[in-house]
Amino acid sequence: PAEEFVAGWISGALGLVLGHPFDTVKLLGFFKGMSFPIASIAVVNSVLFGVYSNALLVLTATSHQERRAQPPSYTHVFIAGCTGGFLQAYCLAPFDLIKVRLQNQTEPRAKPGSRPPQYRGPVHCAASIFQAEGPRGLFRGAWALTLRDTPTLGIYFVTYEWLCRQFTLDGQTPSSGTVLVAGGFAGITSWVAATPLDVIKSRMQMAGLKQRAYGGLLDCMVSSARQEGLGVFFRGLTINSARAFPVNAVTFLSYEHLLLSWG
Ligand SMILES: C[N+](C)(C)CCCC[C@H](N)C(=O)O
Repeated sequence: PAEEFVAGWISGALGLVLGHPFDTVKLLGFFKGMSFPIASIAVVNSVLFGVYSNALLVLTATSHQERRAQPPSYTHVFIAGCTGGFLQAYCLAPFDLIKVRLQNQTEPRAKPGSRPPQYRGPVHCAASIFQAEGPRGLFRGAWALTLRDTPTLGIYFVTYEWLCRQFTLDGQTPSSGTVLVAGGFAGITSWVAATPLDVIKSRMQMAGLKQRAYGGLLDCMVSSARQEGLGVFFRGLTINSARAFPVNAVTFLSYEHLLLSWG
């Protein structure tokens, strides 16, 4: 069951190409070059889908191909999704940190005479963080990221499965249209649930650079809410949802098609 890892790899990269413009708008900066995010999301998506599918194999003793005839319970789907989410969060953490640091340093318009950017690119950013803080520095905010992704990726796969089953006759393979819509809404649902912790995660990743340092996740939540009100937890919700639909529609469509074509 290695093909799920490969299919996850390719489908994650395809989804990302669509999401890139949204990601750039999100923080009002230019995130130049797509090779870094593509390479990283491919690895991370491969871990997510590979672990998810293999966790289901362990839980239900059915392979991907057998699951249309013998659909797993939603509890098993949720547990497998959380397991995939938990493990992918650790792979994602350093890449996500670098992405957030690079996006935040980019001014919408460079003013003449302004200081040159601190990080020259993803590799330089990773090296600088490593030099200044050691390997643990690359995992800044990883705990918040894990809390964000573990339950919300359980929700992601449950939503996907549930929607597929609503529009598909028992035992049949869902149509491409169904997969697109189910994938798109799975992305939206999980991003809506993930947005509050996404805000906190990004702040913790920026801490130690230009924003204040926080005493921990709870401190970051409480002080953000005190200073900016509860609305702070919904910052980016619209753009996250707009991005989530195309990205995850394409991710699921290519994932299902790749596995189908490999038999
Ligand atoms: C769990 N969380 C909502 C954060 C992400 C879920 C979808 C993952 C996908 N690679 C994407 O970027 O949309």
